[in-house]
Formats: sequence, structure tokens, C-alpha cells
Amino acid sequence: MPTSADAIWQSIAETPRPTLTQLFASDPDRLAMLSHRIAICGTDMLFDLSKTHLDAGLVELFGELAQTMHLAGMRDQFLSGAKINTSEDRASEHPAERGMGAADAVEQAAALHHRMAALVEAVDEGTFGEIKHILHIGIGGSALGPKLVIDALCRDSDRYDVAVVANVDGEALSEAVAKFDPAKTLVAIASKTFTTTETLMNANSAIEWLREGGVDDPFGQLVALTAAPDKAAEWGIDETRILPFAESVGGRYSVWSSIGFPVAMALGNEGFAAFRAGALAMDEHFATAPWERNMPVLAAFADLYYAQARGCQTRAVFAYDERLRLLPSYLQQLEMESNGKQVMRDGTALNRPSAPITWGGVGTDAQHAVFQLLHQGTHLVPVEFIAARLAAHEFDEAHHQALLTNCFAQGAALMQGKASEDPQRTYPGDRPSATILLDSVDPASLGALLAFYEHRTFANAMLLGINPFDQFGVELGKEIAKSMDDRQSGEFDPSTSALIEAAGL
Ligand SMILES: O=P(O)(O)OC[C@H]1O[C@H](O)[C@H](O)[C@@H](O)[C@@H]1O
Repeated sequence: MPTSADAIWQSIAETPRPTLTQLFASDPDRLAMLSHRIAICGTDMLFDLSKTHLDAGLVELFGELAQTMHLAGMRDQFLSGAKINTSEDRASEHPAERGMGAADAVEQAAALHHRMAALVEAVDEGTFGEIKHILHIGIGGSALGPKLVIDALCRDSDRYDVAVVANVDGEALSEAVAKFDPAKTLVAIASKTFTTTETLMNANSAIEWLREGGVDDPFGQLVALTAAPDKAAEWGIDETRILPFAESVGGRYSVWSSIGFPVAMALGNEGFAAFRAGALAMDEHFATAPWERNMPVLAAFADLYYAQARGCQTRAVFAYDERLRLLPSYLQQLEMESNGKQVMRDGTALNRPSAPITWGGVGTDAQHAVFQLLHQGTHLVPVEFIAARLAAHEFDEAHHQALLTNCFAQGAALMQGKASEDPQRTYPGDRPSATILLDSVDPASLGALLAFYEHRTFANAMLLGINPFDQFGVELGKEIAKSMDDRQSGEFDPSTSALIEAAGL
């Protein structure tokens, strides 16, 4: 009979706790066990988890937990398009956008990609007149992915300027359109549901801006990216410019679908295909590698060890690469919206911490701001560093060397610490970190990196027994905001009513 999850968690909690330095000293094979290279479309990605407290015993215990929680079976179901999002009775088929999944889903995704590529070409060829700017309007999963990927990969692109507008605050739209010529702007309205208030309000204002800018037929410059094509059509968007994607692709997993249209515009169709190919290479790794060498799963073991056995309430991600500066905010949605849950898949209480809080920043900036707490604060924070071996900028290579040495020095310092007679100057050390080193920040590597995080989030969820694919927690606030907009203010608590009154609403 398989051991119960509670018994395994108990064993994990009771596992002896040698320091990281002791772990390295006692096992000459530690690096080989926990640091792995994965080949991705002709480049290499290095995942070094050796500065975490995982050891052979813990990996074995987590392997038992994986068995008890049916991780392999759940992964196979997920990757074959079964309805694993049980609370919403649907599959989760973002891997089909990259080419992995049920044959019909893969085929359908390929056809939709074909259609999107044709629209990109049509814009390139001037079918819409001279287009120079793309105004992408969307929020949450319909914004964060495109924003990150464009910021990371399209800095030198001379194709189109893209602005991503999410916030309902008019300042966001105002800032974005300030640089754009209405006559030369294509507006992409990105919304899976095509009902999101912020997005539709921004879209209406963008139409107004086009009209006021002298565009006679603003609707002729609109494109919709959505899983609800009928709603987009009702809204007035021409069917030829609606790029649909499957309902079974979740919002925070949708950058691979037509939500990635502005990426394809800025990067070109080939670049967008390479981005998806990189993700597919990671899908294949996740689908086949044994747990002890399966990087998304091994990383999830470490995540769970810190959150469950060591009481860590947060985890910090630092991109030592300016091009990846938006990665922490992308991961905040991916990890916290997926795994910030209070119940298991069957609705019973999750009697343990769910996802830690993801936060982070950019190196080296963050070293001069928040690293004090990481080195000497009383919170234990597992840290993750992401860097790339090669730079792309034109300045002296000393910049990149300094960036990488700083990155590696921080990991070493967190682990080794430093003794001192003076308590103020003592570094306790034994603080964990993981490092991911890409060859370069290119479409395939970034695709693989984001797929790695998706699968790690999935593995965390399966090992806890929760559903990472719904997000009911975001609904209540929307409902209350709506009832406020509808002026039902009498129903609110005294504090809220007083705020409404003070703001003159
Ligand atoms: O793409 P949309 O349907 O407009 O949704 C945009 C976002 O809003 C919701 O509230 C969810 O929390 C997100 O997961 C989603 O990505």
C-alpha cells in the first residue's frame, strides 16, 4: 500500500538538516546530482539546484510523494488533453499551442497559428496601410506574457513599436498612445473572455482616440485575440480580424496562442515559432525525464521543501539580465494565481501552506536595495537567479562579466555566510539559491524557460493535490466593483461607504 501523503510530509519535515556547506562536503557527487543541462533547440540551459537543501534522501521522499499523488498519471493526462481542470470541467491545453497534446487540439492550434501568421504577413505587406505601431490592450494573462516576451526579445526589432496597456487607469492608455500616430496604429484587443471591464473600457477609449486622430473607420484597425470570437464579432470586430484560440487555454498560459499576436508582429512569424519550439522542447523533457533529472519537477521538490518543511512564506526571483526584468511579475501571476488555493481538487481543505508569495527584481539593482534582508534578515527566502551566458548589447563585455560575477557571488555569499566577532557584521549563511543559466536570451530559450515555470507550477499543484487551472479567488472583488459602479452603495460596510463618499463617487 502506498504511504500516505501526510506520512511522507512528516518524514520530509523530520529529515536531518545539514547545512549547504556540509551537504557539499559530504557528497562529492552533489553537483552532478543537482545541476543539469538541458538541450533546447541547439542551445543549452543549465539548471543548478545544488545550492538548495535537496539531497538524495529528500529527492527520494519527494519521489514517494510523487507516486502517492499520482504525478506521472496527472502529467500524462494533462499532456494528452484530459479534463484535469475539474472545477471548470475542461482540459488545460496550452502545450497544444506548441505541438504537444491530443491530436485534434494540436491540429486546431496549428490551423489557428497559420491564420495568425497570415494576418501578420498581411500587415507586413501593407494591407492595412502603413502600420508602425501596435497598441495591445489586455490585462492579466492577456498582457503579462506578451509584455515580457516583447521586452526580452524585441529590443532591437525594427518591425513595429508595441505598447501593452492593461490598467483601467487612463494614465496607462494615455502614456501608450502619446508616442503613436493613430493612422499608423493597429489596436489588438486581447481578452480570453472578451468580457473584462478594464480591457473593454480601454478598447472603447482607443477607438475614440483613433477617431479623434482622424481615422474614419477605427474598427478597420482593430484585431481581436480571444477564445470568445462570437463576443468579439458582436462587439463589432470584423471576422477576418478575429484571431481565436481554444477555450481550454488558460489566461495565464496563453502567450503561446493568438494572445501572442503582438509578439509575432514585433518578432516576426519565425521568431514566434522558435519561441513555441523552445517550449515544446521543455514539454518533451517534462514528459519523459525521470523525476530526479526532470528540472520542473526537481525545482518543485525544492519549492515544496522550503514552503512546507522550512516555513518559507515567500520565494524570490532575480533576473540578472535587464531583458528579463519583467519575469518576476509574469511569475507572480503564473504561480500565485495558479497555486494560491485553500482547497484540494475534491473541495476539501488544504491543510498546509499553498503557494509561497513570489517576489523579486533585477540584478544588480536589487543587491543595493533588498538583498540586506536576504543575507541577514530573520526570514529564510529561497532565491532564484536567472542569467544568460551571452550579452547582446554593444558595450564593453566588462558589463556582462560584472553582471554574471555579481550573480554568482550572491549565491555563494548566501550559502557560505561569514563569521565575525561583531554580530552586526555576521552573515549566517546556509541560505538557499538556485541558478538558471541560459546560453542567450533568444526566442527558443525564453520559450523553454517559461514552459519550465509552467510545468514546475503544475508539479507543485499536483504534489499538493490542488487545481492550478482555475482562479475563482479573483471574482468577488470584480462583483463588488460592479455593484459599486451600479450605485448600490447602501449595501457596503461603513468603511467602504465612507470611502465612496469621500471620493465623491
Ligand atoms: O483575458 P481575459 O478574459 O480578459 O482575462 C484577463 C485576466 O482576468 C481575470 O480576472 C483572471 O484573473 C486572469 O487569469 C485573466 O488573465
